[in-house]
Amino acid sequence: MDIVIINHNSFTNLKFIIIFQAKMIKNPFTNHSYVSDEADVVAINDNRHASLNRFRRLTSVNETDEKVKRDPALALAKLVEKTDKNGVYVNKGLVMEDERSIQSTPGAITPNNRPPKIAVDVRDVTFTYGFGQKSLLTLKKINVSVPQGKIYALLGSSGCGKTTLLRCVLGRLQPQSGVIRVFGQEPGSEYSPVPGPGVGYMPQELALFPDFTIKETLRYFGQLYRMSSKEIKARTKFLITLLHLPEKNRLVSQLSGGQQRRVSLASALVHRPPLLILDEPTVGVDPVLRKAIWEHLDALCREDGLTVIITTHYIEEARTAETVGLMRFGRLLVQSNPEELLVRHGLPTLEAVFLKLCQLDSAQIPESVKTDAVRYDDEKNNVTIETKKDDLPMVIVNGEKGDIEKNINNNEDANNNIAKNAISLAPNTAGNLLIPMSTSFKDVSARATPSTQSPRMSFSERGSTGDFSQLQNQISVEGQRRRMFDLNRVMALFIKNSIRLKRNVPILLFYFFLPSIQIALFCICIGQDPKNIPVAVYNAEDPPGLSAEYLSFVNPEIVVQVPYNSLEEARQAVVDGKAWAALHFSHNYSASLNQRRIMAGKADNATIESSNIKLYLDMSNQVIGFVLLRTFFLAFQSFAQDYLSILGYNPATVTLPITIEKVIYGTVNPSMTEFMAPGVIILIAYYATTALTALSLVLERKDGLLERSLVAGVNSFEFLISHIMTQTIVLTIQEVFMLATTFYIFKVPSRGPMVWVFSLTFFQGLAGVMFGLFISSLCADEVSAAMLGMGSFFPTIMLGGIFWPIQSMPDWMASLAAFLPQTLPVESMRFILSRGWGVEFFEVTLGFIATWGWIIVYLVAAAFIFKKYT
Ligand SMILES: Nc1ncnc2c1ncn2[C@@H]1O[C@H](COP(=O)(O)OP(=O)(O)OP(=O)(O)O)[C@@H](O)[C@H]1O
Repeated sequence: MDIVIINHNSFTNLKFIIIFQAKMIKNPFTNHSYVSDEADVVAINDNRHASLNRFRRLTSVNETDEKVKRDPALALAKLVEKTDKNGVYVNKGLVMEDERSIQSTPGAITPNNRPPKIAVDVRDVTFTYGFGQKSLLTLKKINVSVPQGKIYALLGSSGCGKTTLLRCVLGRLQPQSGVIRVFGQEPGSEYSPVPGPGVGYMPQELALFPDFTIKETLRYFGQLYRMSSKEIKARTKFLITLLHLPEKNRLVSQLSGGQQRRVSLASALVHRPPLLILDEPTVGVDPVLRKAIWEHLDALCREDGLTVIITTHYIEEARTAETVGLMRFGRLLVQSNPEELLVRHGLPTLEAVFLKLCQLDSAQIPESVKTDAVRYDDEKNNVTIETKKDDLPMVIVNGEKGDIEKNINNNEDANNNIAKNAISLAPNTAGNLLIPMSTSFKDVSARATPSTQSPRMSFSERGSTGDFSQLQNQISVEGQRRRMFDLNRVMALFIKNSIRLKRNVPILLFYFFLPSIQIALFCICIGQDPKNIPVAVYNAEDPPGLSAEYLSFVNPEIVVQVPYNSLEEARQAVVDGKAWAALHFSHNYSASLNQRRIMAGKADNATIESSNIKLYLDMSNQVIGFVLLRTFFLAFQSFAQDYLSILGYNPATVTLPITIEKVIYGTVNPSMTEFMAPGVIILIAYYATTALTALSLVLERKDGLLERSLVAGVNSFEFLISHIMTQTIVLTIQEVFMLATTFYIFKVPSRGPMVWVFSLTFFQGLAGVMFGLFISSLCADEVSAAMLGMGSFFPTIMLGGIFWPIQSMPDWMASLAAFLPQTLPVESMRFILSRGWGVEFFEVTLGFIATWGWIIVYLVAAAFIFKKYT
């Protein structure tokens, strides 16, 4: 257990902290060798005697042992005994004691100057990105206290962890260790207003919908905070005037960069949050506007009690803040009032102070991270800073290089004689730091940069993190408790999604008609017989008799007959790719054919040979090859039947001795379109919605819009529900158009009830929406989402039985394929369309079961991953 004793020095009115380790204490006020930078118990010391007395009073409240009352060491030990591990007893007891007994002491804590409540209290927070070897320790035991109603500016070089810290405060990241309290509650906990109406957040990215107007933007955020339309209107009017925004119906995408940032700020302010977190709000903003923003924040703090945490790269503008905290490499080097920092370090600018502190810190930084030198000259203030890295400076103050230590000491000496025993390192009430002066300059830097420690305030210095119930009542959270599902928020998200869709009419129409266009393309281009296939014909019969008769039966739509003068030429035409086949009739074709008919089984081979039509096929394209074969066979059958009937024979004698009776299902001669249509309908329904859902969500995540909505209190479940709602409407319209195109325009035959066709298609579309949600919860960008979508598309086509029956696959592959989202539904659809079955047939029901199985699997997986990632 460690003890902090705060010593209020009346001479300089500066407040210092001396830190003691309880277990080592013999005489706590005379021996500074007990210094530690850890503290859990707090006592206040105005001067040595007063402090001893107070100690006695404090510890003897219920103390009967006279020995303990007389001996400060025993008293202190008793104090420790009575204190819980957070030092709460002492904190409370001390404040009460102070109020009664130290009012007359200059600089002491009195009811009038009692430390403010701590709105945001960050204690010993450590955060690491990633795991194992790739992990990045980003926050190292950070301690930050933000008093209520004040501005706290968080400064530091790029990548030092500012945004990470803010995201921890917002409850968006969970620290691995340490405690964060915002208005006394852990962010994200059941009763915490953060994330939610307790905070307004302006992220570093713009995080605005470019296709929204200013009015729509503020309405969206207002609705997320459950504000009424009237309130939103009034706030919009007020914020537009306050932040000099353009007319409310202007699109965000048409505003200048500065105007867009002000809209972003307005979005954070719309619900009058008690805490405002601004991540670099002034980047890219002109100096006049920067000043105006700071003045406005200052005014809000004073008038409305707003608490602000702001990060900025413009160090000097942070002078308006009550407290500045300097972060470096994941540690907080110092937090203090800016003016006090300037006085303490005797430097004219905050920038110079921070560069100096960085130099002290850099003594601990390994050479490996240092890069080329740069030079900083502040001629006006006669300060030159040379850096080895942009934030690892050597400072030359007033022309004297390397004179920092002297400068510090002189400054401290001039200010107070206690500085002989202490220089700044541990935080005072405003956050400055003290350690014993006996420590050398090097020791100072060593102490200033403890490997994982940061300046730390005791409870009484931090102020009270106590009762914020009044404030919480002001925040318009119904019932205070965090809700798993809030219909208002879902509706706000749904309206937002709808506006986004509506704003881009061509894209919306494209989405509505995309499946219809695809199915129309399928019906037009796939499954029909090839047409106008050139065939080289060499007819050696002169004059042509039955050969010409036969050729007249060949379907002229399919075959274009091109006459050639020799067999070689005709064959060469095929070899050259000018024809898909060559037909050859012998010079005595008609005579041989008649002879063959008459002789029947007694015809010799020569007769049979010369009565045959010789066909030379190019089978490089099987479909064309088979179509030609079928065409020539059918032509011969028709020709033979015709010829025999002319001769007075029964034409049926030339048909195959198999009679095809009326088919039980389907048609005798079905087209490929009929076979493929069920699969294609299912495939299009599924992937049209997948693409839309996955992309819209991924884009929202990427632009920081999702983060902002989540900070506004939206949870991942509500987010998913709102997208399912929007996509379901789009899906319904898509399905109606697609099925109308399939069955009413292209007349693809359907023998089953349309209700089951529509239901199965709709549910497959829904499964596609869930798959889109699943993809977007997994993928951080459009490229990986597209890759995943494409990656799943091809196995589905190959294994789904869409273009080829699964019965042709090896058994094990067919069993595997049955588990894909489309395989069984495609079969079901085929049964409905070609057999006219309904759900009373188990084979059809199976398709519905598989579809719903996948809907549930994707939804649960998406919700799980989405929650984990968000
Ligand atoms: N999601 C993440 N995964 C892994 N590392 C991250 C992630 N976000 C940030 N980091 C890393 O954590 C460190 C701190 O990042 P952070 O954004 O908090 O810095 P910052 O101080 O806000 O920087 P800047 O001023 O440039 O915005 C950086 O090294 C950064 O690369």
